Amino acid sequence: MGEDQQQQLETAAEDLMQRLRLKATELLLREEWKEAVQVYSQFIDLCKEQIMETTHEQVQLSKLHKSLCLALSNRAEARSRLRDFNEALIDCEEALKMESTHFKALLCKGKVLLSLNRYSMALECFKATISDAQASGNFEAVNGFLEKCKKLEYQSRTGAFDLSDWILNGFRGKCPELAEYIGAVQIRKSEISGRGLFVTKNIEAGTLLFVTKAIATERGILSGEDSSENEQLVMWKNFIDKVMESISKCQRTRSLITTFSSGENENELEVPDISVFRPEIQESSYSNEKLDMGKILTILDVNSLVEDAVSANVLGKNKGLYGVGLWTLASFINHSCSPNARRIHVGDYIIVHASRDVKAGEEITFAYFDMLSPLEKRKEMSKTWGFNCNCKRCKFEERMSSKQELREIEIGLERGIDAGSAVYRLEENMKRWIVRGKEKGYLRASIWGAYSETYGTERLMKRWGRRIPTMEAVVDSVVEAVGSDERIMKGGLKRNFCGVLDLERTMNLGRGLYGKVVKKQALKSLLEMGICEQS
Ligand SMILES: C[S@@+](CC[C@H](N)C(=O)[O-])C[C@H]1O[C@@H](n2cnc3c(N)ncnc32)[C@H](O)[C@@H]1O
Repeated sequence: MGEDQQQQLETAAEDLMQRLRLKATELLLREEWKEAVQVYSQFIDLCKEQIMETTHEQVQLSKLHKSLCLALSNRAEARSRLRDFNEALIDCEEALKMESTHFKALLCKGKVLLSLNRYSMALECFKATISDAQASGNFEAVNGFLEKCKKLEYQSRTGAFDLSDWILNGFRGKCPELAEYIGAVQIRKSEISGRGLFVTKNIEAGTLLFVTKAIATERGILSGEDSSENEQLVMWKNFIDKVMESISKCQRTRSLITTFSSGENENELEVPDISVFRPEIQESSYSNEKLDMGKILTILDVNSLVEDAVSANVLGKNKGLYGVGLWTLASFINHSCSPNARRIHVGDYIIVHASRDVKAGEEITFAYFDMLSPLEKRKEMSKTWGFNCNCKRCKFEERMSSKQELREIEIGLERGIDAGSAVYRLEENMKRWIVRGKEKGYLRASIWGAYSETYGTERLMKRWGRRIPTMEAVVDSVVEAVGSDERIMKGGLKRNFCGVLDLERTMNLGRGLYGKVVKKQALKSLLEMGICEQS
């Protein structure tokens, strides 16, 4: 090819690149991310072709390298806005290989790592950009990221969370930024079924166990009319789409989901190491296990959580808001009718804490369905969940089910007998059967409604009050057996309740309900809100 011809081709390529660059910048400014990715991709291909041409002078080459770096950083930005974090990171890495201190590439990499909750790696990126940021007038923005990153990195290392200000502020403003955190827990084979989550040291009620961000969530306001079943179906479909999108965009998510149970042959499933759930750990190889649509749907059936189910609190939500989601570590928590943990939902995060004191080596469980009900009712509910409950309490109550008197009390309550007499009869029979300790709490929890009605009704207390244990003693034994529950402490702050729980006991119950992430004053305000809602 002649020199002239060569010159013409180069000029044509330069023109095309210039047009693509302008178009891509415009799309980026207009926040049309998908289209921006497309045009930047054309630009990047062309730029790479040009670099491969050997005829360029050094000056020209270095100009092309600069353009390529910038285009890769901008494409990374657009990809990160589309939550295509993996691809965005690849772009940043490529740009940084060419220019290790490229401001835009470092900044974008930091932001992507922050979105992926890899705080310390993100912190490194922001630190590296700070001197450039000062020079380019971006100091405030970068410093903002740096401070946020430091805070989240500290939280994820120490578990030092505090939701109090937000609560005391009436949940105004955006919900607080949370970090992912894994406390003293590990995954092990469970006696209940398959694998479960276990504590590795003694912990007290309210202790934070873990905080994790949802793989996907879907929320909506249900109308509460006949159509709400349809609305839920639409939400479920949207939720499935979001999970599929997460899987397609993130190999790590895909790999983690393959560790979840689909409900079959649970006892043969592998036990994953807790470290694979730490966001900072970068897996060198991801599972290649087949994950077809059928498998994903069964995994979602078994592991998805409804936000405001029993054992859960949703803080700062609008009334009527219905939410479903999938969270990694929570998917390893088995159900128990004497649970020792509860969850709080804040934005896309799930916060799981102990609802009573737990000993090292004990399995962490929460209630999938109402555990303040008799064995037969619980059996029905567990069937609708697709399993026969295998927890300690069910095993104990199964052994007790031969006692005719117990059945008679439950049937009597269904038929509307006097709640006080049911309580009295259970208490007397427990003495005869020599039921002690936690097991007393199990049986009391089974007819908690009758206890609650008795302690809450002046007439019943006049008649039965002196013949049954005090409310404090019963509350303590039920909480020891099944953990904190809103309904157990309902009377605590209510004025018309015959026995008013003392403040210390109420606050302890509150710790089990909301965890230590809520400090005293905020806890008090939450408890008051809870009691008001229920009365
Ligand atoms: C979210 S997973 C819990 C973790 C699961 N065990 C695993 O190995 O991945 C829910 C499944 O665990 C099993 N499961 C949970 N609680 C149970 C219980 N109390 N009794 C029997 N099976 C239970 C059921 O198969 C249920 O579908």
